[in-house]
Amino acid sequence: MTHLSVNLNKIGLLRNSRGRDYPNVVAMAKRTLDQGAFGITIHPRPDQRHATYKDAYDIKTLLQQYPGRELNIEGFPDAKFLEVVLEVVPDQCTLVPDDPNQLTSDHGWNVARDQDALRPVIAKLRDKGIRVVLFMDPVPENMTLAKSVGADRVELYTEAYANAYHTDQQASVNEEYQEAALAAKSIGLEVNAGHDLDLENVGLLCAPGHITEVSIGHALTVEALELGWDNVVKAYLDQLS
Ligand SMILES: CC(=O)[C@@H](O)[C@H](O)COP(=O)(O)O
Ligand SMILES: NCC(=O)COP(=O)(O)O
Repeated sequence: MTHLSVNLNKIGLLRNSRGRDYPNVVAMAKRTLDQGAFGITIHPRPDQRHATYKDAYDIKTLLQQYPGRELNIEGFPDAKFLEVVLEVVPDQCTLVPDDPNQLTSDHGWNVARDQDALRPVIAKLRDKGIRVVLFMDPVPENMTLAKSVGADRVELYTEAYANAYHTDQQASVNEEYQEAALAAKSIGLEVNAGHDLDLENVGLLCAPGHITEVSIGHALTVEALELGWDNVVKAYLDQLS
């Protein structure tokens, strides 16, 4: 079974759009956990356009009521991000090589180029007991480098998988992701996955059983507009069971 971590960035975006605490991110996190989700993910970007650094502290406090469930904080390891993560101490931190001005995450790490910067950051996070994940393109040959800089897991960047899903490349692209996952697992890395996953495409990716956790936010939020939040969370859990 693959764990579901629900990304609440878009709840934060809706909240920030009116300058009031409505919808309340913590209340939505509670609702999500009460439906059985394994965890909550947020990606506080430097401009805090959606998830804020305060959300990280608040959700960590909430999770104390949910033993066994997890907080995953995603982001680029700049000084403020690391300060917050090292104070909040989430269960997991997913490092993402995003520029502050990017619309969204759109590539994995170039570990060969960035290894000297990544290694001490990963060590500092792991010293606090935080599981460290590197956001990676699905390239089997790059998994050894992720391991070499100290990562516990990789998160496969799944936009290419999602884009191929309704095309005749679906099977071949899925095979590439499964091969990347197996390459990671073969050297002791667990495998997460995320970005543009949705209720339709998540099942095929996770069916072989190589994916430990998916983090899903954008599509889940859109699907909830039609189906309702509780129903969508339960529908993902059904897909992943
Ligand atoms: C790393 C990744 O693919 C997503 O977790 C990311 O959080 C999406 O960010 P936005 O919600 O800002 O598009
Ligand atoms: N790491 C992926 C994530 O947290 C959510 O990505 P998306 O579902 O919003 O594309």
